[in-house]
Amino acid sequence: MLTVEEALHRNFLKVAPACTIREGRSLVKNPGTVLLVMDQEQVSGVVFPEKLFIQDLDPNETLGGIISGTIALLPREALKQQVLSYLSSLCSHTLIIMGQKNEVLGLLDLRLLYQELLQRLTIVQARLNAVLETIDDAICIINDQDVVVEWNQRAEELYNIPREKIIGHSIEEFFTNLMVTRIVKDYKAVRSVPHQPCKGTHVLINASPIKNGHQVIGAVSAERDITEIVRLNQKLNHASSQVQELQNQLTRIAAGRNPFASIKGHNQRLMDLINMAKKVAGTNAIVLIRGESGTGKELFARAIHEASPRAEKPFVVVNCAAIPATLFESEVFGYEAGAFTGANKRGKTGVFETANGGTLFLDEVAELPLDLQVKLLRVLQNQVFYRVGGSTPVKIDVRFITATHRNLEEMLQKGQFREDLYYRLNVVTLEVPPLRDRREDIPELVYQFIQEYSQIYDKHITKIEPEVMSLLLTFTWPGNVRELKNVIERMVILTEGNVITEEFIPPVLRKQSGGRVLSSSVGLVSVTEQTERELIERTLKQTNGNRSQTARMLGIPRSTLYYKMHQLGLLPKE
Ligand SMILES: Nc1ncnc2c1ncn2[C@@H]1O[C@H](COP(=O)(O)OP(=O)(O)OP(=O)(O)O)[C@@H](O)[C@H]1O
Repeated sequence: MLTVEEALHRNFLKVAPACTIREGRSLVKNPGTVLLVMDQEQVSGVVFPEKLFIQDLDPNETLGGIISGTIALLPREALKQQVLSYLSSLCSHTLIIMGQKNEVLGLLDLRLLYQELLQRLTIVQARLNAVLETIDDAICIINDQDVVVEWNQRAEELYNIPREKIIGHSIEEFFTNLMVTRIVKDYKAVRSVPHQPCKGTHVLINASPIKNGHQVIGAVSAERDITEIVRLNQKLNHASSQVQELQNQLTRIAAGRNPFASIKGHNQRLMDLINMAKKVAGTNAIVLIRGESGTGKELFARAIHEASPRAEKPFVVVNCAAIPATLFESEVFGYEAGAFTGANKRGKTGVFETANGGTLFLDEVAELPLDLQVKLLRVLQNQVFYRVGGSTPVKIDVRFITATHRNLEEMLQKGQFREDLYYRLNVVTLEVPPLRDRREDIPELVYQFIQEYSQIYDKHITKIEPEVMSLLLTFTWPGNVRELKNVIERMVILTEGNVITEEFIPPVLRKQSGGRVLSSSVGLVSVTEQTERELIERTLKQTNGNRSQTARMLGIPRSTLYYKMHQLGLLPKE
């Protein structure tokens, strides 16, 4: 607030009472100068410049006629005080502030004071306007009667209400459900409150009461338009649910695809096996899958499950060799609450129950100890079991697929595998051939794995040097398809260009080949072409040239067979 000192008017000149109007006029060089008439060091009155320049005055007259004598003297202590406290006395006086030695320090005059206050008010208003128009928020200020006193441009834009229309009106004429009016009543500021002042507009509000001392004289609200954010968020939600729907559709489509398509290769034994697996998939028969490690036994088990009516239900894998015998029962059968020391207090669901309704794949089933073999047999026969520590039978509906790389017959003879379980498991047996017995599948598998890993490692590999392919074809593959897959992964990682070259052949393959590499310059595409040609020719031979049957056996539509035969030049010339 303005103090006396700040408002003090110091532009004055002392003149004697004998000073004439002409002399006075010549002394006043600018319109702010006030003449102070002094009679022997006593202030007898003041002359304001506008009075001095009234036209009809006689210039030879003294200042006495236009003097304003209603003055009062104030001690200098008044300087620090608020000027408003002197406002009432100013109505009739010009206050002259006297110094310690009775010298005049300046004067306070109502007229001059109003000018000063007005100027200051204009500056404050200008600053306020600048702030209001600089801020990105919509600002609304109301008084304690809810009448709008400030409304900035952002508010005009946000609500499409011009200032002239709203200022001076009650805000409730324009909005209902208002936050800012509540502030006036509640006296409490709010921060970042989401609000919907009208349909289709979303804002975040900061609002505070305006206080004059303890009295609330209005409220100010700053509203940040978040309509766009809300709209984008709604769009995002919509898009997410669309993505979800598409994902569901994809899953449904994927469910409709051939689950056996992931098993690559066209070796006749493999094809027969796939046909058999397809037939057995629709039943609940126990399947025993035999074959060396890494030949694709789990791949078959999964495909059978996916092609079965249980496809939507869980496919649970238990590696019997990986679970210690002591934990096997609790893992597989689960246990009741408090069944044994150290057990989870709430009990545990075993894999039999987890797989309920679906398929349980017991890998490495021959590794089960004899006592557990008996228990498994019982479950296989009755589909009923008891949890560890439990006395209530638990009924399940599980399809069992088992697998082993062991020679079960030899184990039978040695008494390591129970005969009754052997016959129970041996209902449908699929014998997956090792990779060395189906070398013709190697190019197709190589091509498949290159594609898979190129995608994973973001490479663009399109070729494999024939020397590398010939090594892959001649290697004995003790680890079967898994080993081949690992070798390809390694080569894809190491290859920088788009051709897998000799330098990336793993040492183990080099060793076996004794450094021998074949040479011919064909790319992967031609190797695949050659394999396709051989396959189609061989199958046509088997079916005595029956193309429909050939297409069926190869698992491709007739049109694709024609197309491929045409491309490979296998169609007889017309
Ligand atoms: N015919 C095939 N086509 C494509 N990938 C295959 C094929 N056979 C095996 N694979 C791949 O080789 C790897 C090993 O296969 P899988 O785990 O099914 O073998 P397994 O016989 O069950 O092995 P183990 O006896 O060691 O459990 C997997 O990554 C699998 O996807």
